Amino acid sequence: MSDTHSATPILKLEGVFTNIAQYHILQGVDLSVPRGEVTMLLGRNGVGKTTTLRTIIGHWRAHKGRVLFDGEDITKLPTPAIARAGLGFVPEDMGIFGDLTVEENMTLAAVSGPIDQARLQWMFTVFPALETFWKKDAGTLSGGQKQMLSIARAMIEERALYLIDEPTKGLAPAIITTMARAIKELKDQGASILLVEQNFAVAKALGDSASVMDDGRMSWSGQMRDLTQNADLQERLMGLSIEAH
Ligand SMILES: Nc1ncnc2c1ncn2[C@@H]1O[C@H](COP(=O)(O)OP(=O)(O)OP(=O)(O)O)[C@@H](O)[C@H]1O
Repeated sequence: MSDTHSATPILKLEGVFTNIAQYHILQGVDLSVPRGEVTMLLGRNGVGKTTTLRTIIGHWRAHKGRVLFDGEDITKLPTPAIARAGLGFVPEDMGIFGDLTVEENMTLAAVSGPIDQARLQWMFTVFPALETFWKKDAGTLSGGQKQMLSIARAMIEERALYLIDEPTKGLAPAIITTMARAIKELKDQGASILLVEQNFAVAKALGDSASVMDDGRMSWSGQMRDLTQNADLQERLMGLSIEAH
């Protein structure tokens, strides 16, 4: 890998505009996700974080601007092609099948073939509950276990970049710790991660860099530590919506 390659961000958004119905939701989003890092996507409720992730993965279409993955323009690719190119997505609503077992949910998530058993064993060390409830219907799991399954489905095949939308939302502290550890392990394996997270303690623990959105565009980008060390900046950028632990 050349120095030039490693310096290229794994993901770049250039002036992305996305409309939902008649609403102009993204209004010129610029975003750079460095390779091998956890990049936090932060901001108040309703500023466009989920829409940004959904535009990257192709659920919504940018009508202006470009999405570059590993230097390739993926703006107009269909979602399955974007996933095959190396992007994993964990939606906020989890996207699991309640009337299928944990095993069936995982099997369906491994789109390129049978589940890699070594990777599955690793997954069980990260999320032991999945092994315990392997034969149970996903619909009977607790909220935290469902969230673990949702992340495990995205992680079961190796991807260069994972987009993860509010994985700790509504979860108990012990499960939040498990989630944070899983994301850290993904990064340690060399993946890049773009993470939407409202829990500031988690953002602080995991984030290398951060981009803050306001009203459909980026209002600040920089190192996470520069944000954590500056309470005035946090207040100005994110106001009271952030849970400042
Ligand atoms: N399907 C939709 N139809 C109409 N408006 C939508 C739809 N999805 C999102 N929006 C609107 O787009 C704006 C941005 O929503 P988005 O979910 O991207 O924000 P967010 O920053 O992720 O917020 P949150 O933190 O609350 O999840 C909001 O005003 C929202 O109401």
